[in-house]
Amino acid sequence: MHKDLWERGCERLAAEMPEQQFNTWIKPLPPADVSDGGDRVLVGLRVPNRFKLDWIRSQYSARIETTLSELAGMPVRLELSVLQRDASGRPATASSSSGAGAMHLRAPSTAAVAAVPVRGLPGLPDDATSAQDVPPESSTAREALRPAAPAVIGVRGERPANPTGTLPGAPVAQRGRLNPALTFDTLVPGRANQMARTAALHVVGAPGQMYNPLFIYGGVGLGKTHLIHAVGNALIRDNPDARVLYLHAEQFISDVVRNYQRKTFDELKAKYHSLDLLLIDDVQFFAGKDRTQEEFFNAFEALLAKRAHIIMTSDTYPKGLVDIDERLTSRFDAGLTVAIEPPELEMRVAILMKKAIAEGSPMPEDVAFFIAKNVRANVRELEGALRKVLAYAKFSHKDISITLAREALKDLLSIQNRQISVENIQKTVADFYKIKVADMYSKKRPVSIARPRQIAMYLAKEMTQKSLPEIGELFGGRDHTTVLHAVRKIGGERQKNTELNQQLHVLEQTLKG
Ligand SMILES: Nc1ncnc2c1ncn2[C@@H]1O[C@H](COP(=O)(O)OP(=O)(O)OP(=O)(O)O)[C@@H](O)[C@H]1O
Repeated sequence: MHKDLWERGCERLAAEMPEQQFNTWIKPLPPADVSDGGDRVLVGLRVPNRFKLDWIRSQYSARIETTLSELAGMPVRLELSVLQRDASGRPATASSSSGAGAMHLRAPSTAAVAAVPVRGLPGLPDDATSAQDVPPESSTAREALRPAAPAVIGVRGERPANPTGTLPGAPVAQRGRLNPALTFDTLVPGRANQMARTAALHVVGAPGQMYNPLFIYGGVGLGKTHLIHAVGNALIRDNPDARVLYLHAEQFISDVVRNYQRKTFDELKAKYHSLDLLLIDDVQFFAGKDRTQEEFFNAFEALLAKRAHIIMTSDTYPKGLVDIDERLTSRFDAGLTVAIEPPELEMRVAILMKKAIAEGSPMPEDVAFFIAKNVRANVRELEGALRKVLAYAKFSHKDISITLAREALKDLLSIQNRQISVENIQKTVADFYKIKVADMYSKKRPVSIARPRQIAMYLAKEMTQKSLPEIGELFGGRDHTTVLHAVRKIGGERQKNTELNQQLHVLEQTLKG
């Protein structure tokens, strides 16, 4: 009677959850097993690996249970387990009720199944093991790609081919174009990068095994490049013979172009297929480049088959990539996909303070808070602001203080303040939540209106110099305590609610223009 419960639940969740979250966490799951549990419905959901299981359990299980219970008209109990795979790497049909204790790590092309415990890594219990995603047989997968049409291959932009200072084309067994400064030690951990960092540490602990490929996505300047360099550096530290290569997607494209012109594809293959770890940045740049995609697919397939690890970064999740062959994007998603989010205030403060110490000029916490509150876009901009403040202090022979930081960042702050008015905030927030601007001043109280209004009040306080009474006045003559309540409520929720944090980030970016 509840046969299509999971399908209906997915439809509802797709409509209610942010698209990105639904597409990343719920959509890829195989259909759930729905059965009658007497006074309740049992819904068994199989999840590809332990990492995803933990995340879905902590973030989404309550929501899924509530949604399904509403649809079923009776209580639903969700049972999560790790998807077992048979010897061919296909999901096994056997019951998965054995749970996490029975997870196995599979060798790539044999029927052998070995349990490999991964110990002492953050984020997972000490006895955790994980199922390995194994690619389908190479020939099948290769056939699935479009035939290799002789394509005109373009190289986009003039992004430095060698951002880390080592010579392009240097033997990869050296430092693999890795920037030694980008390590786990210099990467400040926080909620925003917690999952990605934990997954990356797992790769260092068990390369070629879990979460392969690892796909890390997020906006500009949030630390994706830093994180993958950190993996490469850690791996080389642990195993100096490891063949590790970091490169930006455009460098791969250039390599394909060069080898295409010289007809030296064997060299290309020899270079990439022999690696132990391939770190490739910004794979969205492969868009529309068929030949590059095919070569990358070949390298990808060869590396996974020999249990080398691949870590990719992108500005969006795999299914969100445009003009990249679906067969390739579905392979990108076959290991683990994790997001890096914009850092919250405390993390921005920690980053500033750590980087200031690294520059030999420790920064008082109140100054770090002042800068972090005013520079929110991403870590790269935060670094820019820090550099300005440190340089200003040095040249003016003054101590670092809020007054000095305000002076040093005068231009930046005035641009922000000039652009952002309360009216602008009200309009942007109303557009975003699809309510009328007039509702910002109205006395209406339904939550669909009251909440965007509170969000607009919060942004007005955070992004303009207006006082609480002034803001109250601009929101239909409300009392300043109403504004204060909204500011505290939204500010507090933002710390705990990732979805709200993301929405606020989008609004802030939109308002800053
Ligand atoms: N958590 C962090 N702790 C310390 N530094 C960080 C952190 N996140 C980012 N950074 C620093 O911010 C700068 C930008 O980071 P990075 O280049 O890794 O971003 P990205 O996400 O790869 O951006 P893009 O998509 O533009 O390439 C780098 O200098 C990096 O070291």
